[in-house]
Amino acid sequence: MSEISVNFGGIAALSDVSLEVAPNQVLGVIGPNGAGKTTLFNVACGFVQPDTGTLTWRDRELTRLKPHQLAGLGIGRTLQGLGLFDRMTVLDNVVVGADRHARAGFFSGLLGLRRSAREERELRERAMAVLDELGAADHAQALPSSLPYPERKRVALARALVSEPDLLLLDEPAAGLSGEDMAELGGLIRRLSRRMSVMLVEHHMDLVMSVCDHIVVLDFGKNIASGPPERVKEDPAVLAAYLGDEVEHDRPATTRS
Ligand SMILES: Nc1ncnc2c1ncn2[C@@H]1O[C@H](COP(=O)(O)OP(=O)(O)OP(=O)(O)O)[C@@H](O)[C@H]1O
Repeated sequence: MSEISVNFGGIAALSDVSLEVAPNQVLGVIGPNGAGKTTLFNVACGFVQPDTGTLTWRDRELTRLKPHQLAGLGIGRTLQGLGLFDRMTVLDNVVVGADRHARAGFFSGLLGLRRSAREERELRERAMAVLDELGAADHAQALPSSLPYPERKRVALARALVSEPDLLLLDEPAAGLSGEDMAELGGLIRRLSRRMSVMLVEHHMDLVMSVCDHIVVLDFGKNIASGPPERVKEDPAVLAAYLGDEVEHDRPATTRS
């Protein structure tokens, strides 16, 4: 994304932010509350249209893309509100992820056609394989609502992965996870990066520092630092931004935005 700016009324949620996700790279986007992380994620997903700037993926301009077009371009994403269908089994929820891909043209032969029994079987096998990879195969026939939150998160991730994206966008993947689940998630993200690029927007510094190859730090909508974790961690501008955040948290009834 290049020189992206987003304004909400008088608030500059993002100002001239540029970033690039390299192949097989894990890119982390961090920043204090109100820094613009969610807005950036929403721009990447097509939920928010930037006022200025361009978004490209593999030489295709995506700036005006609609969220449902992502999958067809090889981009998968998970959202904080997991968006699972409660009346469908876990397996069917994951199959729906592949279905979106199919409709978006990846399996162009299937466009407008009903799937054959063989295609249906292959799709379900693929969905099972992804659930298995994420350690959630035992829940395939369960309804998502019957599962604890960390398990539902795995299902949402499986749904994003079933179409084998080239780029995976993760919005606060560690939110609500225990330390153990988070460590497991870190290992999984590293494994996934062998076959795709990953961009994660995340509050949990430990996770970001341990899994990311490259980090972009936002503050008040601006990119104040970027680089490998060890460099960003020591960056005076980053330390000052987070220190300011803590000071503001200590003050009751005061927000940054
Ligand atoms: N829909 C909106 N309408 C008006 N202002 C908004 C909207 N969304 C975000 N903002 C403002 O834009 C700025 C950036 O918000 P954003 O949610 O992107 O930050 P964030 O880094 O994700 O914050 P947090 O860590 O608290 O989730 C904030 O000042 C926020 O109040």
